[in-house]
Amino acid sequence: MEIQTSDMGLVARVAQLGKYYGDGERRVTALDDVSIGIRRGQFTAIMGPSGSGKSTLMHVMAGLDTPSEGRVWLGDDEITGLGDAALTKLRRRRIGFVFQAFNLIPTLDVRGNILLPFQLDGSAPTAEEQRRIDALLARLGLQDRVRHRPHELSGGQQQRVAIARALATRPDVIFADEPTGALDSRTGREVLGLLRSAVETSGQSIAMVTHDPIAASHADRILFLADGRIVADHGAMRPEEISSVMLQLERVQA
Ligand SMILES: Nc1ncnc2c1ncn2[C@@H]1O[C@H](COP(=O)(O)OP(=O)(O)OP(=O)(O)O)[C@@H](O)[C@H]1O
Repeated sequence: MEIQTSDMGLVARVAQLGKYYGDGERRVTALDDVSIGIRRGQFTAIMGPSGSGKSTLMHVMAGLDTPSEGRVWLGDDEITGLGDAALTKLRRRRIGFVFQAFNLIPTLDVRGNILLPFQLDGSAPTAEEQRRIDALLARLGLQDRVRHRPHELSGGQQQRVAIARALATRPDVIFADEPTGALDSRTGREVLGLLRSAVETSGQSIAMVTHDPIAASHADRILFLADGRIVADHGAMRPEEISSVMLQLERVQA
C-alpha cells in the first residue's frame, strides 16, 4: 500500500501502525497494521471491546506513547521518532485532552486550570484569547465559578472546566478518553452536547474513545477496533445500531 505523506483533510493519521508489549511467548499485540486518519472538523468516536486497542491507538496518535512499527502524523508533520521534549511541546501547542477523571489541578481555581496550557507553554493569553476564554466560560455556564477549586465543583462542572481548558488554545485536535465515564447519564449528555457544539460552531476536530453507544451516537464517524485492528469505519449511527455492532465484535474477540 502506498503511504500518503500529506493529506489536508486529516488532523492526525497513522500508517501500518503496530504496537507490541512484552517479548516471546508473553508478547501482546495491542495494535496490528492500523492505517487510519482522523478527519478535520469532525467528531470521531473510537469503539471496540475491552482490550481491542482503543486507548493505545489514541495514545500513539496523541504522542503520549510511541509505536513499535509504522508511522504517525499530526497534520502534515510526521511525529514518529520524535523525542520526549519535542513531543511534550507539540502536545502542549497542538493537542487538547479530556480524560474520564477530569485531571484538573486541585490547587488551582477554574481560571488557573484553564490558563494552565498557556503557562506551561511559557506564554500569557493575548487579549483576544482572554476574550475567547471568557466567552467559553460563559458558554459552558462557568462564569460564576472562576474562583472555585475543582473540589468545590460537581463532576459535570469539572468536566466542563476540562473541556474549556482543552478548547482554550484552539488545538488542532482534541483527544477525549471516556469523557462521560464518570458522569451520570444526564450530565454525560450535556458534556457530549458541548463537544458536539465545539465541532459545529468552531470546526473543532475531536477523537473520542468510548464504551458507550449513546456517547458514540453523537459522533459523525465511528471507528470500530477488534483485536488491535480497525474492523469497521461508519458514518453517524443510532445507539441501537452501535450496540448491535459492539455485540458482534465482543463475540468475535471473545
Ligand atoms: N503497558 C502495557 N503492558 C502490557 N500490555 C498492555 C499494556 N497496555 C496495554 N496492553 C495490552 O494491549 C491491549 C490493548 O489495550 P488497550 O488499553 O489499548 O485496550 P482498550 O481497547 O483501550 O481497552 P479498555 O476498553 O479495556 O480500556 C490489551 O490486550 C492490553 O492488555
